[in-house]
Amino acid sequence: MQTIWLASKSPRRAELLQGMGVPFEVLQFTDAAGAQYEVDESVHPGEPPRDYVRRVALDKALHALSYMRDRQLVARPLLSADTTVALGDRILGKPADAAEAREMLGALSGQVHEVLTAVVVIDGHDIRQMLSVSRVHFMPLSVETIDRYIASGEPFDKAGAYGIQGHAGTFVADMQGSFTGIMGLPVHETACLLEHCGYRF
Ligand SMILES: Cc1cn([C@H]2C[C@H](O)[C@@H](COP(=O)(O)OP(=O)(O)OP(=O)(O)O)O2)c(=O)[nH]c1=O
Repeated sequence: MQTIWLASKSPRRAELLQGMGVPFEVLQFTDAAGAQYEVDESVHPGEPPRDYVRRVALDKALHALSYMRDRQLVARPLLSADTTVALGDRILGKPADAAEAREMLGALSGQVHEVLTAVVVIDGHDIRQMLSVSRVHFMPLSVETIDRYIASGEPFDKAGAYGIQGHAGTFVADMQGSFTGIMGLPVHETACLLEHCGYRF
């Protein structure tokens, strides 16, 4: 199998791709190169969550592609993704600090939300995208539970201030959709996209 570029610094995405048996190399286009390759992750006024997550995933892929070409790196299929939590029309990204994490977890407490992960694969001139949508129902969370969870440090690099694969799995009363999508890389959709590049699963 041909090695692909994984345009993501997320350790969960690398882990999930490894589990699929896809050989990959991480393309660190954001840290290394400065403003030229920076992705606009701000939410545009009135932008619906599904449009937002698709735009950001595509932007990551296009910036990574420019980086790959500018640095004359070996041309390979390239994969990027973006995950966001949507509570109604409200988009919850990564919390900047404990106060924001507390506010987000308080808003998710006892409610149903959606976790959206868009995946993009670019192979030569071919650009394909899929969107994974999951519904997650949180049990009501007490202030003490939220504070203990924040003190664990787990919320900080994660959309919606939680990781279903960690302690926050205990908050999930019910869920429909893709567990791996919630973690950041829906493996079924990813396999469908990579099959167009000749991979077989
Ligand atoms: C909801 C949820 C999110 N997450 C993570 C997945 C993503 O890594 C992160 C959302 O941030 P993203 O902006 O999608 O990704 P990232 O910044 O970590 O990595 P990159 O842009 O380089 O690809 O939240 C979990 O790990 N578990 C969960 O249950």
